[in-house]
Amino acid sequence: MTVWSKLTYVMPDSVRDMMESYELYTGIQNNLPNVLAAAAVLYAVWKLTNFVIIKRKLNKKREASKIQIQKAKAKWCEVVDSDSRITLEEVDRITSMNFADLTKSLKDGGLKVVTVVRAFQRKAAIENQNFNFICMPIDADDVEEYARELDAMPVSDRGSKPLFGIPLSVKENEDVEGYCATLGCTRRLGVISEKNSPRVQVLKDLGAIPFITTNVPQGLLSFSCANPIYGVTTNPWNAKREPGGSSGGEGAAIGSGASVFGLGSDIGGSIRIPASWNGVTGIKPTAGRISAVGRHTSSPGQTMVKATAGPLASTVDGLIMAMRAFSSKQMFLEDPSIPQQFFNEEELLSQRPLTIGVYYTAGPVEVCAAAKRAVKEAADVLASRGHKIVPYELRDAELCSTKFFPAAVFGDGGAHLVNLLYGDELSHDISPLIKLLSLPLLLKKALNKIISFAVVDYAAEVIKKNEGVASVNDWCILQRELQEYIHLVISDWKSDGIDAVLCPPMPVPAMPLGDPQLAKSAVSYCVTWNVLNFPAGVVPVTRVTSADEEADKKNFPPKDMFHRVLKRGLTDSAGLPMAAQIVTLPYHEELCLRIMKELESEVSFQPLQRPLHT
Ligand SMILES: CCCCCCCCCCCCCCCCCC(=O)NCCO
Repeated sequence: MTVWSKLTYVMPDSVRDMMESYELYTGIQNNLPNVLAAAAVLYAVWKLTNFVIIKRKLNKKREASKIQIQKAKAKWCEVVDSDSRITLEEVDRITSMNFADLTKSLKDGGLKVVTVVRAFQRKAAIENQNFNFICMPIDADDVEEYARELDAMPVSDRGSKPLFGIPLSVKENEDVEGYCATLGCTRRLGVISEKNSPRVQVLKDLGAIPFITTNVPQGLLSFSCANPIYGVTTNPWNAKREPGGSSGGEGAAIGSGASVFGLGSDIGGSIRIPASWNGVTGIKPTAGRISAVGRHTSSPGQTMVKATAGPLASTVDGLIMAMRAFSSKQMFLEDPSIPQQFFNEEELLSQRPLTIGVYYTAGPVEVCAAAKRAVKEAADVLASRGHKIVPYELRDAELCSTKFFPAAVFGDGGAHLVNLLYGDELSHDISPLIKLLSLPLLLKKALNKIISFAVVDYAAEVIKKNEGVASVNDWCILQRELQEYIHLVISDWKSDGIDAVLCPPMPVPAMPLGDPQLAKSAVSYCVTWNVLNFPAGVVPVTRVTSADEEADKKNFPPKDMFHRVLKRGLTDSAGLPMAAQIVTLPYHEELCLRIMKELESEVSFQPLQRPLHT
């Protein structure tokens, strides 16, 4: 039976009769291959035309918005930078204060809120010209109004606002009333947030003043920081380097001194990578402890490996303040769907000596000399404070990054991300991924077969996950395996008496611009703790030295194409900041912060100084 006769067999009689009466039946039957080819061509032409129309529409929309955005930013920069009410000396003095001193001076009235806010606005306006971390400045009049309202508050009442007058930068994927959360995607331009996310609202209620939104990579699934709407953000320690991502705008804003306190999010290192690469602190909390309402991601609905919001700050004090705010009565009122776990002050202040497991490398990704030295220095500091440092080996370390993470994040075969970016201009770092995810399943399968011969095993294993999970049953099996794995790791910690783990957050310092897309495997040291859902924070410890660079020239193994990219980026890296990562059991952020604070107080890391007044 031919295909055509099968078709006619299932056709309703009336249709068959009609076709026969027009002599189509025999015509089509005789020319079936040509008819099928013509249908395929028609379908392709229709798809292509549709794509071109959508692309044109999106281009028009983006270009129009870009002009508006640039105009608004230029006006804001001009106004704040020509503000004669604050001198550059004052800007330098205020923006270089540490978080604790700044908070204290604001609360006791030593510094006026309007002065502090103007200082950070002016610093941000100037540094943004160098590193392009701002998406949108928050309306200067609104900021001034809230600052004045706070200044009018009697000093004796300010205790109810722990973040009294602290300027807050906000990653662009958070809802801020009246602004867009585009994630760098044109389709989301013009979608104005109707209210603040619970996190922004609570921080604001507690006295913080949102003053800028900050840049992200397109779609958030990258540790570069570029998109076709807001452009490329660079690293303030070296503008030829990446600031990390996806909270890269936060990293660059805080790293350059234009902000001291910011809000980011993390599903695979997006808080910890920019914090490490810009010499600032950051913590990825346990997903589920912090409200997820009003925060946008590239895989909404995917709950196997969850993204979470979290803070970045110039020092650990800022992170503590943020975590207190996120575990406060106000927060539980804003979002009653999160568990009421109040901030555990006792755990933060405890002096109990701890057992801290340490590792320098895990899985197939090698670590550079400075990254190992940062962890070693951190271990020595913590040992000198009376903690017991023991070697730690994470069981089946590569499972997290080669299996669970990509399988979860691409469980839908990338469908959401592909739809979000359909017809959009793609930024360089996400383009290959989107093109791969857009292929029909059969083609993906064929290509993955070829790739498995062409690239190293662990990468092929990751790339294969672009197919998505085959069935609900497979998804459930994966979820079950992950739950078992998490519980095995927790029992290892318990039986070895481990309170925390110390390890590198990234194998290398800030990479040259454009390199992350060629070495995505670098995220494996962060991804592990997203998959396990353990809180993890980073503290800057040291800077790359020329001795580190020399050592890597000799010893860093260029064992495959990814390692060759990592290695080439180590040239001229001297001076860049290096951090250590601290991890604790789920829902023990307070213990993580305690260790981070101890570490911070002992290391001699100096934040970047970029005085404006010369
Ligand atoms: C042992 C080799 C492992 C390789 C693992 C790599 C997985 C590749 C998957 C694609 C790359 C994803 C980069 C993630 C960057 C950070 C994303 C993030 O946290 N976004 C925040 C969302 O709120």
